[in-house]
Amino acid sequence: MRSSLVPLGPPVSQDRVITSFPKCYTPAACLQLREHFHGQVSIACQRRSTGTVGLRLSKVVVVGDLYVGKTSLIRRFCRNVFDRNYKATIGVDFEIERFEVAGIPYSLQIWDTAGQEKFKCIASAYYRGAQVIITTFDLTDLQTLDHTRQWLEDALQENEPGTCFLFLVGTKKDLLSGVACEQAEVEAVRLANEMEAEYWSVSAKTGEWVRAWGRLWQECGWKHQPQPHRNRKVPNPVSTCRLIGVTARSLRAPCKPSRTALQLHRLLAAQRQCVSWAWPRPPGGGCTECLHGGWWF
Ligand SMILES: Nc1nc2c(ncn2[C@@H]2O[C@H](COP(=O)(O)OP(=O)(O)OP(=O)(O)O)[C@@H](O)[C@H]2O)c(=O)[nH]1
Repeated sequence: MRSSLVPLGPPVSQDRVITSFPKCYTPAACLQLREHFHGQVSIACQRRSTGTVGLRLSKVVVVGDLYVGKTSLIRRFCRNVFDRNYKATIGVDFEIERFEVAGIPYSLQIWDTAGQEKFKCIASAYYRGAQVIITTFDLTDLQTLDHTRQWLEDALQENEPGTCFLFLVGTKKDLLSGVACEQAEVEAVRLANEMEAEYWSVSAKTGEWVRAWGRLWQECGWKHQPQPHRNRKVPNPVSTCRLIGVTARSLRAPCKPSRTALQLHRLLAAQRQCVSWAWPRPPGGGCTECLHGGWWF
């Protein structure tokens, strides 16, 4: 049978081609000790029998207090830049990154949420449908570590239990001496174990660990594609999304959906495809529920 993978867009850059698992930051708080893909995954990739997985994307949500460095981390990972000037995130922002994992094209939708309390209700509307939740804190300000429990709880509330891969990430590693960093990490690793999250210390300024950490994201995201969806037979999800061309807003979004949006929403729900769409729509489309889309390449 022919593969359902459609080559879309230009090939990904070499540093986005993943052939093996990167190492963890510390075995004391690591959720993935394997060095290779699961045998079944490798075989499925070789045979190109992964269904439409290559056309989908996974959703990563980054949460944490204001000023801890969420935006900086994402910018370093996606664009390899660092800006010392602080510009608060208003509500949410996102990036799309393309990868190739074991020969299969794959995209990550990375949602950067605002840490400021006044934007929390907007940002929380985008927690839904995440495969990876990254809870961040500032290694130089351990009060922000205390707040990570609450951030994680809020993000998990919007997702089905056991469906998200969790990370706890300490930022601004460059600002601490080796000893001070180790001290902060002891507490963070303890908390990561309680949360059942994987721990990483990173610096967006120097780029230290950011790349390895980012590589891990997408593998986890890829492995955590919603299972029912992988197996569900959808006649032509890409063309369906293209045909629509109008965005239905998430029912959980703070703004009221328009009539057209609601009609589309019902139509999609009736077709048992997309139940909830994010607002504002990412440039490539994308459903917060099933992550269907086809425009982002
Ligand atoms: N030295 C150092 N500074 C950093 C690092 N990461 C971020 N910063 C600085 O910390 C400040 C806040 O960074 P942001 O990335 O804007 O923080 P944020 O968490 O996105 O903030 P909100 O959008 O308000 O939630 C900025 O001035 C950054 O330059 C880092 O790794 N090292």
